[in-house]
Amino acid sequence: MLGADGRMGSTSAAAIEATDDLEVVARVDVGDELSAVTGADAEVALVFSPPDVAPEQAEWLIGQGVHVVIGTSGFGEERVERLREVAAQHEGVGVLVVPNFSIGAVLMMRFAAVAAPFFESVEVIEMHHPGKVDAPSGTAVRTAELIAQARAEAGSPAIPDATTHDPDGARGASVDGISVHAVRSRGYVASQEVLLGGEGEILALRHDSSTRESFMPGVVAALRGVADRPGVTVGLDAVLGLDRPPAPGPR
Ligand SMILES: NC(=O)C1=CN([C@@H]2O[C@H](COP(=O)(O)OP(=O)(O)OC[C@H]3O[C@@H](n4cnc5c(N)ncnc54)[C@H](OP(=O)(O)O)[C@@H]3O)[C@@H](O)[C@H]2O)C=CC1
Ligand SMILES: O=C(O)C1=N[C@H](C(=O)O)C[C@H](O)C1
Repeated sequence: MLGADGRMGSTSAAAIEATDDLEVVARVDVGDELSAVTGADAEVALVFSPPDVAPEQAEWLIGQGVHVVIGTSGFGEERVERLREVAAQHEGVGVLVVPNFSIGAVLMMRFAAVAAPFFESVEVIEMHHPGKVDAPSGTAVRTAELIAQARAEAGSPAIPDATTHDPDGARGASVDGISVHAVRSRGYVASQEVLLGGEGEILALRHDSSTRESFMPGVVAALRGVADRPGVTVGLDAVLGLDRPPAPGPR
């Protein structure tokens, strides 16, 4: 466990200890040696250390043959590509990069990508607790990447926007051409809304995590599944079976 004393580290440790098949064998926080992980013969490292240190730590662990589940935000396409290069040199090591462990958030991202080509306009608004150090959130970045990819594959036209004067960045960050807005306020844990606009209609896809327990089923599933997936996998979809066609349901 990296970032063991933090908000996600401590909540995850409790969830892991509550299972019958997983146990925390090493806890690494600021100032601790990473070699505690290999010293304890950990099979999997769960990374919740801050975004400025997590990439280097993850690469070192892959090099040691440890499977890695990365929960830390900020692993965009460039960092993931670097992980792929490192993992390619260490056959059999599984790396899961999970922008959001909550099942609802995973589905919200998927629904947003499905809906995006059907609307002229799409924007992402994320809301988080004021203790979060990075903006926009990793979930928002991943959502924007998936939306942009879906629109590119569908041949969607550019999103209409007449703005020519925005000296203070009020239109938000542009991630792959999708506007992303970040709110930091007491009262939130992690929320996101994807607004999709067409002529005379708005579809709002909203997800709220009100406690960190919402991430725990995903954390446990990722820890159980990572060793079966050599190489780098982004997102929890494959672990949850969302990459398979749906089973027939009630009609
Ligand atoms: N994928 C997901 O579903 C989720 C991802 N996250 C992401 O997880 C990350 C952590 O979030 P959160 O737990 O809220 O953050 P916290 O700040 O609460 O926890 C991070 C912990 O890491 C410690 N730390 C600092 N440097 C190191 C180091 N070199 N090695 C190991 N640990 C170190 C910090 O210590 P100190 O405070 O003393 O610096 C702190 O205890 C963020 O990137 C966040 O976005 C969060 C929630 C869900
Ligand atoms: O810092 C957080 O709290 C969260 N970080 C992740 C992110 O950046 O998307 C996941 C979730 O939104 C909570």
